[in-house]
Amino acid sequence: MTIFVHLVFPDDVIVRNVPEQSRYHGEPLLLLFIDDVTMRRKTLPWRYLILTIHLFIKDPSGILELGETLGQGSFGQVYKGHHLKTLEEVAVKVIYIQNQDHKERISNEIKILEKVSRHSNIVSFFGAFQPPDSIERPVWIAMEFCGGGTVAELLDLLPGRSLPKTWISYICREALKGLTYLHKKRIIHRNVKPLNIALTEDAEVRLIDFSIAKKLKRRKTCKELQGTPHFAAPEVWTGGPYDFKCDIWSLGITALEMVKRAIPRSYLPPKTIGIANVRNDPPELIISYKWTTEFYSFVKDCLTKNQTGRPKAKHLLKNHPFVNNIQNEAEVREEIRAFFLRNNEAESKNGFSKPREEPRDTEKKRTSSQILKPAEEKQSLPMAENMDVEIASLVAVLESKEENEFIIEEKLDTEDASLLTSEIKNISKMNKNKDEKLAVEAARSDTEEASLQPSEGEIISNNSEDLHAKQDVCTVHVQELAPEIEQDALIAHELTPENNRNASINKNDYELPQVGSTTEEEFFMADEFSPQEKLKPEDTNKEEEEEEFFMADEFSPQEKLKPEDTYKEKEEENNEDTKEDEQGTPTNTIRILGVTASLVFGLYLLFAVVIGCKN
Ligand SMILES: Nc1ncnc2c1ncn2[C@@H]1O[C@H](COP(=O)(O)OP(=O)(O)OP(=O)(O)O)[C@@H](O)[C@H]1O
Repeated sequence: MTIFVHLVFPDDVIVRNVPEQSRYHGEPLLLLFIDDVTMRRKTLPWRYLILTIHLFIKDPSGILELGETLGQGSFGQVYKGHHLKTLEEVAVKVIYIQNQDHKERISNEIKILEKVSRHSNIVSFFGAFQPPDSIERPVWIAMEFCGGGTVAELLDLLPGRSLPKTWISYICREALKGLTYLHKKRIIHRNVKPLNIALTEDAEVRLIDFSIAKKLKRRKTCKELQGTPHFAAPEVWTGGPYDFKCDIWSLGITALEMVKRAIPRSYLPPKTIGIANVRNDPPELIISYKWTTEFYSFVKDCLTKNQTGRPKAKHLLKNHPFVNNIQNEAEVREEIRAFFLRNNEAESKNGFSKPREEPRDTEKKRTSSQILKPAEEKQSLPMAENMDVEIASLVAVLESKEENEFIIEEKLDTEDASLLTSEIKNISKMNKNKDEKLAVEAARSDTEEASLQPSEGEIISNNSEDLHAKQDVCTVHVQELAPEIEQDALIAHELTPENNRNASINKNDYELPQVGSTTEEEFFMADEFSPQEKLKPEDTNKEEEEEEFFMADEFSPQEKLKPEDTYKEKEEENNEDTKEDEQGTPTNTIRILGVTASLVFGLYLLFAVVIGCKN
């Protein structure tokens, strides 16, 4: 651990271009730099530094003030806040630790954020406060505030339409940059989805939420069932081994959601989606439009079922035309920025932006009803008095863009349908039984049991083997029943896209299909990595060197050493060591003899001179 102590006077920390009221005023500060995490971005202003230092050494409640809720996580809430002294806006995740496992998960999140957050496509981390009695008091994680909200929120702001193609390719490309960096550092995000891709007010894209991210050791893979059901890759469902490529699958689903405005196969309940994704063809979009060729191939590549054939983030970034050749990036960013600006103005005019929970609730209802009754929803748009004219006009402009005028259909194949039907039957039976239970109580238990028996042609088990065996008797006419199924499923599960977005995989809830699973050994066999991609021992050494390089960078960007330099330096040091080793004791002995001889000779001369003078 490196500790520097600096005495900083207020004038030192005033940054140019910062409004007067945001400037730091006050007494000199004794700053304590501990493992200088603030140096992660070269452009990082001093005020961030002060904020970070504060967070590291004090209880944040007197340093940061929390405001509106930005979002709800599984174990805590994310608030918009500001640093009391600098007025810097921040996002603060406040989490109450539930148990030891949870504590480790949070520590893992902080550790990973610390390590990767200086990349421009990953949310900046300012610091965390972990009280010693963390069961009683919450952990605070302070991050950069992403004022544009998440991609999920962006979709909700554009009712009835997909995002423009240029926006999608820009967002995908930026997310891929973040993923490439993470993967290079051997970290899997494991929860890529629209809710975890955020935008700053300046339309910069940031990956957020590293709560289930995992750092893989060299040549190690993952087996844990982790993620959001509808976004999890087939290899995650089969219990692995899986690696970084599961993030690419999730990005493919995210890209589809950006076009469809609904999660692919969202009609399938989380319990069933795993089976569907493992057994069926990957979800796809049946659309016919000119720009879709590139998009279609991008999604197809991301959603390659076999992880072996699925491209890595860096390869997509480099080679795929959907993301590697964005011509008018400045324009795209300007469009998004302008959209945020108009939206903020509209929000402040209508006064419905704060607190945020309420509109999000409305959005939730709106989104689910959109799926249930698209026709009615269309009539009720645009959101009556709440919808600002300006947003409405922008939406109109976007809608009128030719490239957005395509028809979207969801393909519901027979197997999906059979899974869904069986699931719905299960649920409705369970619901029926529950009602009966309430009404007639225990005396009716026999009847209930009887009603659970399958009638002819019905499938009641969601066990994958059973389903497979019995799917022939399923008499669902896919196209006819699809909307009905969807509606039933939504009602039965209260399954809204919002729920699917927020859901997380709980291992105990699922029967895992073991179809197509690979052994760890097989995973590393030739197929997994194409010959050029195979991890050579030198590569892994290089990766470790790079990691050392990044660590060094975290301490001081000015003293940045290139990996080759580090390597050279190490080599030189080694060479010197070896030389000494080779020469060993004889060299030292000769040196000592030489010094002794010179001393004796010197003394002799001195003696001779003194004697000479006397005589
Ligand atoms: N830096 C940020 N800026 C703005 N909003 C944010 C930021 N971080 C999080 N949010 C909002 O808070 C929500 C929840 O955050 P996050 O996903 O990090 O919490 P979580 O507890 O890890 O959630 P999960 O249940 O997915 O594990 C996000 O979806 C987003 O709406």
